[in-house]
Amino acid sequence: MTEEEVLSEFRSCGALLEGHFKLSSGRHSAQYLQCARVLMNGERAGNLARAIAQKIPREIRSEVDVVVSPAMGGLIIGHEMGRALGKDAIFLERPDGVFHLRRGFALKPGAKVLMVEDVVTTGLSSREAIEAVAREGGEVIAECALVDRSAGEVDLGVPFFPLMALSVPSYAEDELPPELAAIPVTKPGSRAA
Ligand SMILES: O=P(O)(O)OC[C@H]1O[C@H](OP(=O)(O)OP(=O)(O)O)[C@H](O)[C@@H]1O
Ligand SMILES: O=C(O)c1cc(=O)[nH]c(=O)[nH]1
Ligand SMILES: [Mg+2]
Repeated sequence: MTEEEVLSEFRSCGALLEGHFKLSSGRHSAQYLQCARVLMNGERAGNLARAIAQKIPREIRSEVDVVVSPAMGGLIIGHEMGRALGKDAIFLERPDGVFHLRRGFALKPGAKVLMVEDVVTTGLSSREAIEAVAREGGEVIAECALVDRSAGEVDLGVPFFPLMALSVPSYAEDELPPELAAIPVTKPGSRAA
């Protein structure tokens, strides 16, 4: 799948939002990629996961023991990636603010993990999830995502394979352009404010 084809999937299901958004990192943006809308169709979610899998070099893919994704955004694409690779897919949650495994999920000591995200902006959530996997006894060998909003700038400390890399501007709270500051802000994600 080309990046233009992926973008047109987002456009066709109303997943490219315009407005004023507070992102997970606390930064603000006039654009938001609502991946849940793209992933609400199972066939499309499966196709996207298989396209991401194709981006991961075979030697890394063959090492993966288990897929781990950070809830909420990573859940559906992580599950589909597990199906694409023929591996189990489990997820991290942060009801108390820190990612950990719940629901009886556990990693075998030294398990090689593919981390799967929906969107990476600053990489903060990914780094927190990678640290959580280490605390749980596993090792993240690579990460993949539907979208890299940093256009390749982000450093996760592991090889990173996004399906689409875009440069989408975001701003610190005290550096908002006046036209953005004039629009009421919404916070679509679930990280506690
Ligand atoms: O690279 P970052 O700057 O960390 O931003 C990307 C993260 O933000 C979103 O999650 P969010 O925390 O909004 O919660 P959600 O997944 O529960 O929607 C998205 O799903 C990524 O996890
Ligand atoms: O950085 C984020 O929180 C973020 C940006 C985006 O475009 N989409 C999303 O789900 N999260
Ligand atoms: Mg998330």
